[in-house]
Amino acid sequence: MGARVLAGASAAGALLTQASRRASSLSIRPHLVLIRAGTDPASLSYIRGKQRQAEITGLRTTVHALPESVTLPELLTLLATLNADSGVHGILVQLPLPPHLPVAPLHEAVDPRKDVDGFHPLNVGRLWSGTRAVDAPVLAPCTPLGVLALLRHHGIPVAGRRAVVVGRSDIVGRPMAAVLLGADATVTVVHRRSTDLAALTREADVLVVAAGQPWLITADMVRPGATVVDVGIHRISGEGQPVRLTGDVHPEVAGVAGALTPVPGGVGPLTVAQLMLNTVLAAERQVNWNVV
Ligand SMILES: NC(=O)C1=CN([C@@H]2O[C@H](COP(=O)(O)OP(=O)(O)OC[C@H]3O[C@@H](n4cnc5c(N)ncnc54)[C@H](OP(=O)(O)O)[C@@H]3O)[C@@H](O)[C@H]2O)C=CC1
Ligand SMILES: Nc1nc(=O)c2c([nH]1)NC[C@@H]1CN(c3ccc(C(=O)N[C@@H](CCC(=O)O)C(=O)O)cc3)C=[N+]21
Repeated sequence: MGARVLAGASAAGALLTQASRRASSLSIRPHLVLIRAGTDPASLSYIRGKQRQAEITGLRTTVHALPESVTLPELLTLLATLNADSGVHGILVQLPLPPHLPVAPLHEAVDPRKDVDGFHPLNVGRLWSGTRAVDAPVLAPCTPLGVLALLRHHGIPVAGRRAVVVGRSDIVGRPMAAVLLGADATVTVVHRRSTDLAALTREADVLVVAAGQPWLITADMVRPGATVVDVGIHRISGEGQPVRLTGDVHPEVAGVAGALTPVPGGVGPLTVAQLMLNTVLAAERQVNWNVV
């Protein structure tokens, strides 16, 4: 019993200090614009968290809260305005979007220089390109970058080790695989059509779980001593009880794993901190170099 707890707070603090220092050496104050549509309660809470952290870091934020019924042309018009505004350095379209809105055209409509989520195909391509990744920093999705920062902060080696990623979403699983490959891990990506999930996860030295399924990963699915990163977040509300947060990894895994990230207080704070750093990085590129 007793996996090492890989807490996110100190690793996030280190990223935020870096973001803050780099922001203050710019001639402008980096400005992040957050766009949300509809009233998903989790989105509201995440956006509040991002705003709060931005303020502490010395970044400016603006939130565009749009109605559930907003149309694709309306959003594209807003994005075009923000792209053309040199006083805006980062743009984030909060997910999930209302179901009538297609995601890909919106990702493609954000200026790649302002794409702090790393969702634009140009940035996705750069993330997967071995040449680009070493030649220049890339705007890549915040959660995978945050996970790597968390592992580095706690001295967990990745190079040469077997990494297994459960999930292949554009926001976590796929970019996580790219980031781990870039860090010289041997990477396996697992999804719903994979056969024998447990056999695959047991191969992992580093297991990153982003399936969106509460307690999917149980003790029998983890190699003793492995590092387990729990990206999942679920709000559990029992009758008359306060809302509790839990992840994709069953608590019993703490008895088998060598190290485990908590939920909350693990990956989540790194995601927010990395967003601040991505915003500063985007601002630096626009102000100092004006390169795409
Ligand atoms: N901590 C943080 O900062 C963040 C946390 N999250 C959380 O992470 C979780 C994942 O988010 P996201 O990637 O957006 O979720 P998605 O639902 O978009 O993707 C889930 C992925 O997991 C796979 N999957 C689901 N069930 C299984 C299973 N039983 N076996 C194998 N693979 C499975 C799916 O496979 P298939 O492709 O075949 O359907 C899919 O690729 C959520 O709980 C979310 O709230 C998300 C973003 C940031
Ligand atoms: N375009 C876009 N980019 C995103 O990066 C993005 C998104 N959409 N949609 C939703 C997911 C989820 N996400 C999280 C942010 C902060 C915490 C976080 O701070 N979590 C705290 C708990 C906070 C709480 O929920 O109370 C923790 O785990 O300790 C978690 C998850 C970013 N996402």
